[in-house]
Amino acid sequence: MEMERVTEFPHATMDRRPRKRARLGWDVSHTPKAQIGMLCGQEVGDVASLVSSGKPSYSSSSSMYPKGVARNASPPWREDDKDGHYMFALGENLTTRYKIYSKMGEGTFGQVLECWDREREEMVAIKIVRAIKKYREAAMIEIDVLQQLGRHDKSGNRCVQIRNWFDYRNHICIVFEKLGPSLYDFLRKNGYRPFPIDLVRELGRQLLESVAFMHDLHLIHTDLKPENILLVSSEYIKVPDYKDVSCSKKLPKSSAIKLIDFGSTTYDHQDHSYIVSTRHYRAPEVILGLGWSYPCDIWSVGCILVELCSGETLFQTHENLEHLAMMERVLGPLPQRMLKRADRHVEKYIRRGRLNWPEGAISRDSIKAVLRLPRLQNLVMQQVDHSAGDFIDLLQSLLRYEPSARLTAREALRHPFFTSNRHWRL
Ligand SMILES: Nc1ncnc2c1ncn2[C@@H]1O[C@H](COP(=O)(O)OP(=O)(O)OP(=O)(O)O)[C@@H](O)[C@H]1O
Repeated sequence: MEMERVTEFPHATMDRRPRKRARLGWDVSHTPKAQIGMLCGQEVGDVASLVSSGKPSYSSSSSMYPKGVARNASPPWREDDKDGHYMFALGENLTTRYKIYSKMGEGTFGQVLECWDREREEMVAIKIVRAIKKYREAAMIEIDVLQQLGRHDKSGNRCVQIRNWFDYRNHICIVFEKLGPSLYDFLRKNGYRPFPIDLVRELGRQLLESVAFMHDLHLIHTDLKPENILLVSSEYIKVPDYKDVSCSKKLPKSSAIKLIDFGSTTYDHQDHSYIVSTRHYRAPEVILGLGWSYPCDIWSVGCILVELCSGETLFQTHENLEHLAMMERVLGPLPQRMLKRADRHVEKYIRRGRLNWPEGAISRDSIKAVLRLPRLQNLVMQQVDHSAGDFIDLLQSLLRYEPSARLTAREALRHPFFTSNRHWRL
């Protein structure tokens, strides 16, 4: 098989589809309770101080630096943009230690910049959090979670590693090891071509290992999605695409992945009534307002695995009733027991103990979109030539409606889909 070896995943070739699908719930319905008090003084590396007063905590005047070290000076102070994002230019410094190379990503919380760390002499990814109180507070919770994960993740291969954090011009900055593209970016730049099932198995195994690791620590991620799973390496190879002989497709050279974005991670003893997860990966108990816990992560894993094997988002929707109707189309009817207990905000979606569908649909297009979806078995069979039986069984167990009936991450890792002898090899 002829393979073209390429070293870096091209950041430049962006298409016009959204690069990142925003977690909708965060701005709208819930602000995590800040726990800044417990974090003060817990520093990683050479951290300065945490200032929660809202005042800039880092002096940046270039006149501070003696002659000869001006190249390390910070740029003049600028206003943030209207959303509280830090304004920067490529090639500038971020503190005297880091030099900004490129912008790697953007999310609800802030921007992620690729920077050169002069002290450790390596590239790092720095998340510069928006200078808005609730995001600063959430960032401090993320730092706490990252530090806890780092203490327990001895091999360092489950979750992204935090290297440092500091407060710069009223922006909390979190320094991470630099990783490669997200699984979403990889799929997108590969024309949404599905991954081979043996690679899906390997990615799924690592994903469940990371989730089991978090759950063992009593942490629930709550925002698992392909955007938040990063390949460790940017390297990929090109192989012929047997479905379309005129084209080639990309495959990651290494299947190693890590979880990122612990900005919505919660402890299992916290209040779990608010809306969590990015829409497409949101579990039915979250939509129905029944309260949620570890199983909401497992539901997201089920949706992610389907997406990796088909190349397409399973529940491509922006609306609750349509979302629930899509679930019924793919997975069968929702249990009456769950519908009966639904929160009063979702009562309008339910009539005489069943989903008010298609009567409650907002448009014909919506009804058509639901009808276009295949049953789970058919969806998998269209994509997978071998292992389909085991894969379908695994997915059905991850996507059980009743949260208590869903497999745990550890149970899923013992499923025959993972214990069979097939391995991913390029
Ligand atoms: N360590 C890293 N190495 C490389 N790229 C990264 C790293 N961390 C984050 N990124 C990139 O930056 C993007 C945004 O990061 P992240 O998801 O942590 O931000 P966020 O503001 O919390 O996002 P969200 O809107 O999902 O809450 C990621 O999707 C990824 O593309």
